[in-house]
Amino acid sequence: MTEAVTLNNVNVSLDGKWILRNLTFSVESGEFLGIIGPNGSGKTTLMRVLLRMLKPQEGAVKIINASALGYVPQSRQIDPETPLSSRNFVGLGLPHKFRPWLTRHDRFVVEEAMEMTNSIEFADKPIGKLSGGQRQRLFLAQALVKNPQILLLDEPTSNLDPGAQETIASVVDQIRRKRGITVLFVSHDVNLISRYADKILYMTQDSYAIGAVDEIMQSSVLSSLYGMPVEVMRVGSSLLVSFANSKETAASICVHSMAE
Ligand SMILES: Nc1ncnc2c1ncn2[C@@H]1O[C@H](COP(=O)(O)OP(=O)(O)OP(=O)(O)O)[C@@H](O)[C@H]1O
Repeated sequence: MTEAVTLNNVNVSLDGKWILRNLTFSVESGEFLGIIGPNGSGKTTLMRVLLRMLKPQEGAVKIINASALGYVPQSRQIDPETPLSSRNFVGLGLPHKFRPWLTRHDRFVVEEAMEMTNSIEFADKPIGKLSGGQRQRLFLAQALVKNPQILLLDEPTSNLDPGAQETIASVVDQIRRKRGITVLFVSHDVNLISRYADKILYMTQDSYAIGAVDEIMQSSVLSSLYGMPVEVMRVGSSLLVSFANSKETAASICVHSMAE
């Protein structure tokens, strides 16, 4: 297997504070890596390092083909009056500047990306009139028209309802299987990500662990990551994470995504 992304002893400090310490891991080509962890643990900082927006003070980052990175941001509001159709919005992702006279190949690439993300049905609708989930599928389609080998997604499902979250994650997974794309997907929802990820990178402020979902989602691993007793339970098909030292008993047992 080829390694698509390799980090070796990466250290990043921002404003005099170490955000990433000795981060070492690799992602194989075609693999789906879920990245989870509490607020402020450095997930977005890691994305910025991979996107070359941030240079680590120490360590090496190797990306199989840095020009073939696709990026999907967090869900955000768009002015409802934005006079841009969904199809033209996706076209903005083409490697050259958007022109009204797209070539036949450009149009094919845009249609294909919209089909892969189930966006054809609203192709002619203005982007301001879409739901959050539909909009995120367009951001995904916009990233796909660049024909990426590696797809970075930074909480693309935040603020979406559970059905829309599942759709995004499952569409991403279908695309990576079809195109052999490597996926690095940041999420707060361990249950969502566990259904699709081959491996999980679990980050906390001070440490991290990487491995298969079942290896990482263990009481012993999370207790050592958080530096306090943490219990991981499986209830049906869901993972529940409980922080034993939590001051609020009522909130101490909850689905991990809600604990953040
Ligand atoms: N430009 C910056 N300058 C200084 N500190 C920063 C900067 N960007 C982020 N930080 C700090 O770095 C830490 C990690 O932030 P980051 O956004 O990477 O975390 P995160 O895991 O993505 O969090 P969240 O889940 O809330 O999005 C935080 O303490 C944050 O305040």
